Parts: sequence; structure tokens; C-alpha cells
Amino acid sequence: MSRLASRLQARLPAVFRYQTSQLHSSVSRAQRRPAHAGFRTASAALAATGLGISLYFLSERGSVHLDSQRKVDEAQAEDPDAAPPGAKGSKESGAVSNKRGHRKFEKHGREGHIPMKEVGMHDLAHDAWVIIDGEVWDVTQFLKHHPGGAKIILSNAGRDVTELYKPIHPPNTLENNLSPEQFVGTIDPELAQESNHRYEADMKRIQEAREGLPPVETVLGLDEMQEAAEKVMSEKTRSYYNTGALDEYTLDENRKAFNKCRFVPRVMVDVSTIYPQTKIFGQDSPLPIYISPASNALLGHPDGEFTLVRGAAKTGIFQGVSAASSLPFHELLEEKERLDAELGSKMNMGYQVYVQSDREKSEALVKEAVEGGVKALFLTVDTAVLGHRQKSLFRLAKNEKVKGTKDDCAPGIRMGPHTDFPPYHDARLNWDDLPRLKELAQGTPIYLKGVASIEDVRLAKKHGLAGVILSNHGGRQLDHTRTGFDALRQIHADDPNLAKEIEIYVDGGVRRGSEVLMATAFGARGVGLGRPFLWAQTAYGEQGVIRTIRIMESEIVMAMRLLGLTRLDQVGPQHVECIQEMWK
Ligand SMILES: Cc1cc2nc3c(=O)[nH]c(=O)nc-3n(C[C@H](O)[C@H](O)[C@H](O)COP(=O)(O)O)c2cc1C
Repeated sequence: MSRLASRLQARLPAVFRYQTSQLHSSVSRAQRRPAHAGFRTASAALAATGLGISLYFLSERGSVHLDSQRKVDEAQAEDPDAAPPGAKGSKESGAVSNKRGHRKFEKHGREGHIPMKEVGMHDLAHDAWVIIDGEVWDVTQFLKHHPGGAKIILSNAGRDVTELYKPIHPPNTLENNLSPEQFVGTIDPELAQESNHRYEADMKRIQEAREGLPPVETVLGLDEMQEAAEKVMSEKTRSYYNTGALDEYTLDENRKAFNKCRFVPRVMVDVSTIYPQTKIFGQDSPLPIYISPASNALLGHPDGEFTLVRGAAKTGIFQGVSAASSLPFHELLEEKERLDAELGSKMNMGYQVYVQSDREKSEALVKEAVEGGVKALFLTVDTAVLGHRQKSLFRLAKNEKVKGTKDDCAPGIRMGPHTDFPPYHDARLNWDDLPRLKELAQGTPIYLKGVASIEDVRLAKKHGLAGVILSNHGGRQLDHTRTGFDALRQIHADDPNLAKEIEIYVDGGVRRGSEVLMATAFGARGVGLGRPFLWAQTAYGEQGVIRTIRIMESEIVMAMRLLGLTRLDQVGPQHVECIQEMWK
């Protein structure tokens, strides 16, 4: 470890040491990284990684409704740059020495501390400030680029949000998303400490809980992995990972869907040798499962998505990387390349695409993924707008939910069309956009993720896509949507050959190897698991990911033996019977 790293480590309160256990590797990473990478210097990486300071607004949060009866009209909300003349919060210029020393803002920010009262006045769509770790940032322009929507920022604008951001930040989010001009200044350090203390106390509790976890090899099922994860999750993390949309009927149904079916085993078959191998997204896979893209791994574990890349690479499992990952994609690619060289194999990585309103940004990300050699692109199509996860408690200091804005109480009704554009997800996405995506994909197979209807499967086939993933986004989007497994069964019933003409995958609520077999019986090529891998990495990092795969492997192999199967292509609808749907 470098001298600088040791010094920083020694100065940090004990509670940060767990977070900084990766300091050394982060520094080496930063040193290895090309000059264009997020951090220009290792000390910058140190400063940001070590202190855990972040401006990462939770992705996948809250829908956006920016029409305002206050001073902000729709155009301003759409384009927060279009603030009216004389808007509050015009910045004074002046020299500010930044305490972390890795940002040099000579022309911007102000002398002296900014009174909290003044920060509190900047809580509007066209004028939004937040405090992060004692620093005041103007996030007005960032509102429309935030993957989690503007609302979460707006409902916390004018406040100290350190506690909300710190546990989930990617190290270079500030540098990547905000310019020096957006740094406004600092608040009195004593005031900043309060939120830090709460954060520290939570981290200390988590660290102690982590030390008390049973050895990873004693975890026997994914339910036990979830139990272990819940012990070491902050309330915010649990809330983010576990909740679904509205009343969570779909979330609940995802799990219950498999309970409608029973196996019909065959006996007297030699099952001494089993082959659970298959092809997933065109690649050889040891098992018919993959890591479904899920955002914000850093919320659960300080190594974030690295745990998933490492676990997948070391077991040969296909990993779908989320567009809303907490770590920058190029870092995950670098880690993949490092592991490929170390293990002498090629890891199977896919990239999940969110089409943003800022199409240029989306295109750049797709190009980066394709040039980085991903094996598949997953175009998520069930997020025209983010589902409303009403039960999600993004607690701040006290028992506060993420609030609506005052605008949400504005009087008046709208008789015309609702044409709000959510700032991040592009609600205009449609089939006509596929040719451009295909052009960018340069032959990388594209899979539509978030499909429920047989008609959309047929359209995907007609548009020459490689396949579809039947999914309801883990019950986080439209509540009461049918489950992926139910959709699969119905599609199989309506057109048994369709799964032979286009690859069909399924996800949602899968927690047992036997359930994977039920899905393959109805034609699914593979099954995605979302939360189980988030829980696994939260509890045990990379080891948890590997253990989860091993558990699934043993359950799949055992179910195959007990069903009288030696290879996956032998399983079929004759091995499963399901109760009739009540609405049929
Ligand atoms: C916390 C969380 C974050 C997610 N983030 C994404 C995402 O960024 N992109 C995406 O396409 N799907 C995302 N998903 C959906 C998963 O890919 C997957 O469809 C779902 O989790 C499967 O259900 P399961 O969690 O019951 O296994 C997310 C799911 C969860 C629980």
C-alpha cells in the first residue's frame, strides 16, 4: 500500500476501514487505468474511494412529474437550464480550496461557509442544490440526466443528502457527472458532521453484523443467503433491493408462480452422470442460469459489481451488467480482462441497455460495450417510466419516505394528453429504433428484456432479434403484470414451436434449481436471477456469488436426477403439470 494510502487509512475513523479495505486495489486500478479514465491520479482515487463520498442518486427510483404550478413551467422543468432571469441561487465567484484537494475550483464557489438557510432556498426544479459531505453542489442541470429520475433529487433539494448518497456511490460519480462550475461551496463542518455520524453508526453496525455471519459454506439455500444479507444490509439497501411496485402483487406472484406446478418424474433411469450444461445467449454455460442485470451492487457491498464479475468469471456463468451499475462499465470491463488473462478463459458478459432521452449518451454506452467485446446486449423495454415503488423507504435522518414535491399537490386537472418525458428513460422508444441499435451492435445479438406478451415475442422475431427475456423486472414496474413463468407457460400453450424459432429466457422469483427446470421444461433456454445475486454479494462478496451458483448447481443436478434426466434437452412439458389458471 502506498504511503499516501496508509496515511489516509490511519486518519480515517475505524468505521471507514472496512470500506477502505479495497483502497489498495482501487489505487492499483487507478494507476493501471489509461489517462482518460475517471480519476486522473491515484490520489484522487484514494480520496474519493476512501472517504466514500458520493453523488449517486439512486437509480430506478420514483417516476417523474415535473409540471409545476410554482414558478417552474414545463419547459423549465424539461430543461432546467431555462431558469427564469433573476432565479434564486445565482453563484458568487471566489476561490475555494477544496478539502479533498482533488478538485481545483479556482473560479467557482465562494469564500466562507454557506448558511444552511440559504442552501434550503435552492429546492426547485430550476434551482436545486444539495449538500454532500459538507460540500454544496448545484445539481439543477444534472436532474434530467439522473437514472433514478429527478424526483428523488427534487424531494431532497436544499438539504444535506450525505447519508442518502454515501453508501451507494461509485467512486468517481462526482467527477463523471458534475463539472467544477457546479460546485457552490462548503457549509460549516460542524453541521456536516451530524449526517456523517449517523452514517458511521450504521456502517459500524453493519461491520459488526458482517463479522458475526456464519461461514459462507454453511449457507444451504438462497433463502439462507437472503437471511444472511438482511443482517448486513442497511435499511435503505433492504428497501431498495427488496421492494416492488405499488402493492407488490407481482413481486409476490413471481415467487408463487412455480407453486402452481408439480413435477411428474420418470424412474428407472441411469442418472449416475448428469450434464446440466447448455448454451446461454449463444455461449457455452455450465448451467441454465445467469446473473440478471441489477443496479447498485455497491449499496450492498463495498466491492460493488466487481463481486459479480469475479463470481461469474470464476464459475463460467453469464453475467448481464446493468446500465445502472454503481461502478463505471469500463472498470468492470477492465476487471473482466484481468480475470480472462488470469484464468485463461473468456468470461461471458452481456450489457443491459437503457435507452435514455439523451440518445447520444446511450449510443456511446452501447458502442463502449460492443467494442469491449460483450457477448449480448439486453435492451430493457419495460421501463418507459420507472415503476412507483411506494413501499420503498429511502430513509434520511428520521422516518421519512421519499417525499413527493410540493408540486404534486398543485390544484388543477389535465384534460389533454400526458406528454411528460421522463428525463432519463426515453418513453418514445419503439420498434423503429431497432435498426439503429442493430447498426451499433455490429452483430452482437440483441435480446429484449421485459417482454410479457406472445405478440411481442413474435415481433422480436420478425425484427430479427436473437431473443426475448420474459420478465416483469422483478415486480418493480407494473404491478399485476403476469409473471415471466406464467407468460412462458402461456406462450408454450399457444405456440409450442415459438421457443424453437427464437430464444426465450425468463426471470423473476426463481430461487430453487427445481424451478429452473420447470422453466426449461416449457422451452426457456435459461433463467435469470436478480435479487439472489445482490443478496449474495451483499453478505459475502465474491464468495457469496460463487456459493449461490454452487447451490443452484447442486439443486439443478439433484432435480435432474430425481426427474430421471441426464441432459437438459430431455426435459419437457411432460415432466410438469400445472393447475389451470383461475381466469381460464
Ligand atoms: C434492485 C434491483 C435492481 C434492478 N436493476 C435493473 C437494471 O438496472 N436493469 C434491468 O434491466 N433490470 C433490473 N432489475 C431487474 C432484474 O434484472 C430482474 O429482471 C429481476 O430482478 C428478476 O427478479 P428476481 O429479483 O426475483 O430474480 C433490477 C432488479 C432489482 C431487484
